[in-house]
Amino acid sequence: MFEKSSWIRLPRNVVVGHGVLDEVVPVVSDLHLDGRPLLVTSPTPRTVAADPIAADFRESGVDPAMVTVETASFDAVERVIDAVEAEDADYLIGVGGGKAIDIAKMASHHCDIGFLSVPTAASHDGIVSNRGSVPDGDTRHSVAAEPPLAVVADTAILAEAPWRLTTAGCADIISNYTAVMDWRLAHRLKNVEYSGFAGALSEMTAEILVENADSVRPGLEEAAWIVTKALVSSGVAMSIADSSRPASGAEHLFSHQLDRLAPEAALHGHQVGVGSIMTAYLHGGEKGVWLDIRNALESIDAPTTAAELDIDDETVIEALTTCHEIRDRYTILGDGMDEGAAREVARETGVIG
Ligand SMILES: NC(=O)C1=CN([C@@H]2O[C@H](COP(=O)(O)OP(=O)(O)OC[C@H]3O[C@@H](n4cnc5c(N)ncnc54)[C@H](O)[C@@H]3O)[C@@H](O)[C@H]2O)C=CC1
Ligand SMILES: O=C(CO)COP(=O)(O)O
Ligand SMILES: [Zn+2]
Repeated sequence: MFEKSSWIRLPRNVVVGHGVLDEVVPVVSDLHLDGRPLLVTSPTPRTVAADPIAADFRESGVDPAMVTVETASFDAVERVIDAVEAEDADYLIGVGGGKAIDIAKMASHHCDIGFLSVPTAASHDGIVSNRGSVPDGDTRHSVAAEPPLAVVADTAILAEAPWRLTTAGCADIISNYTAVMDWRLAHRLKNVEYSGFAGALSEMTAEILVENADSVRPGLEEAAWIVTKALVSSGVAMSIADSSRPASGAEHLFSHQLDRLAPEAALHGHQVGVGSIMTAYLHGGEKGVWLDIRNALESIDAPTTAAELDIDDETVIEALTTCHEIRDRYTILGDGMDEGAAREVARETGVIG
């Protein structure tokens, strides 16, 4: 008897384009959301987007509340949950980079209230996903979270953000290639549930981005448009899978370990990009996929070496040999890399000197 069932939860409105920040209030009205919003943001995104959104709400007769967060942590999620209660908020709007949006979506899941996603940087593919990513001691959780009811992505703001944030978003997408390789491997070896639709969407998203790499150039608002579309598409793949598997494999474990060993050294997207070069090599160096990934990263000015990440070679080796312990997710790293083998892959791919 067939007994499978699943919920795929996706945003109802995805509004992307020049100047659409002005449309947050109309989007809220279109969703029939009533009451008081709580804006969850961080310092720069507050000035760039959250303050103007709050002014638009006040003009429409709604008094919004605001909370500023700095890090992706369970403490920050708790602070937002407390603010929902204290401010009597009815729904949340995450305004900022990946961390502010993750915190807002996890708090909204806990409080069982709606959430809107307003990215101010095209730096990560958590804009739409129904997952939150939180470091916790030696480990890193991929937490179930509320997918946004709507996304409002203003390409004028995204194009004005520092260019490195956009190249980080591109690298987060390019890393989908190895994330899907790991997912299929885990399916074949460990019978991990695999979704062909989510896997294909994730890979196709990376392919379309790479095909359009010539238009991903600083100063071009079209670049923000192309990258944001890809980030949304990748997030949809995660929501279809109800897992971050389509977009997070061993390259993400490597990045999460770097976050512990060299905090704040480099952006999430840049770290996963470098990780992806090495894990593609492990998946079958002779086929040269790792070179395609490295060339794709180079073509959009994303880092391809430890030095460009501003992380020393020994930290890269430590991360490679220990990151399989970060979480229970089977990948090409299996039960861990030998140190000599780690040095070889890092040297062969040019990641370390
Ligand atoms: N839940 C999910 O599915 C996913 C979650 N993530 C998570 O997202 C985080 C990475 O996201 P990032 O955006 O790279 O980090 P982030 O949120 O720390 O943002 C990076 C920096 O850019 C600043 N920024 C944002 N917009 C700006 C603007 N317009 N102008 C100037 N500065 C601006 C932020 O204030 C911050 O200082 C990680 O914690 C990662 O685990 C990443 C991918 C998927
Ligand atoms: O960053 C992600 C996808 O790009 C997802 O993060 P996790 O590795 O925490 O699931
Ligand atoms: Zn990522």
